[in-house]
Amino acid sequence: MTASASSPQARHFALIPAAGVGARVGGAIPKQYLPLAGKPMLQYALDTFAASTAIAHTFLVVSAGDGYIDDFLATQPQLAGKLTVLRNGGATRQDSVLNGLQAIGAQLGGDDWVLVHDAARPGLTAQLLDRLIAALHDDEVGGLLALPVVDTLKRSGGAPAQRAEATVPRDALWAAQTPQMFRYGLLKRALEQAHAQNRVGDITDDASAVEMLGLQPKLVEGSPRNFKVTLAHDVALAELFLKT
Ligand SMILES: Nc1ccn([C@@H]2O[C@H](COP(=O)(O)OP(=O)(O)OP(=O)(O)O)[C@@H](O)[C@H]2O)c(=O)n1
Ligand SMILES: C[C@](O)(CO)[C@H](O)COP(=O)(O)O
Repeated sequence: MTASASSPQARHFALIPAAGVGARVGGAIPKQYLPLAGKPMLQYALDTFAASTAIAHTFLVVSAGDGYIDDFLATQPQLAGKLTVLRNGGATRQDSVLNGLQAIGAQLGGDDWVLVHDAARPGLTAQLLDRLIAALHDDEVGGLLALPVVDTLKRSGGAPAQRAEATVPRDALWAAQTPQMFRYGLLKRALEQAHAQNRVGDITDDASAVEMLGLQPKLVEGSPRNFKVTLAHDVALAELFLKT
């Protein structure tokens, strides 16, 4: 398929890496299965993508040894036909994303869009999803939801620990969120190249790999409610957002 940047044939697919263990939250089960305001965390993102007419299909990447996914799926009849589960998660988020991309190659064209979204961001709304897709529909590179940094940023030096060495100008800084939306062919190439160059350890999101190709992903304004549940206290905060 050789669609141009604004090709009407290009479809949108969601890819959700959910093969993490949630070590920083520290719960008894992987955080994506924690109940939040009455639903497992993972269900929020899946329902948002399933409800969107812009999304052709969703792929979920879990680890091969995931002991929760089958029970979870049994409670989600609304997702039938809209979701494919890939049981090939990797050691890091980027490994899971690349494993997922490699597994779905037969079903996607190189110009189809892939929206990679953390299972650990249950606050994604239909409005944010639509904003991202609209902002990028004719973009040559792709991009991501992100928020301008508002705090004053301190860089700590070496020893002694927790001493501010300098204040970092925040003017041009954004905090990356997900979804991160790129053409299938470009994103797969970017992650494969990062692996081949042993640079995958340097990247914590999909856009970083695209930046390593010399490209500049577009920053599309996200929302505080789309924050990532990372630490134990984030669980209660997510529940507050999700109840409103
Ligand atoms: N090997 C991994 C690690 C993470 N993820 C996914 O990537 C997203 C963002 O990662 P993060 O918040 O770091 O999740 P965890 O790795 O589970 O958390 P922690 O680092 O605290 O263990 C999550 O949806 C997580 O499930 C993944 O698919 N495969
Ligand atoms: C992809 C991401 O959520 C963007 O903020 C983030 O980089 C994931 O990083 P983490 O190290 O897994 O928290």
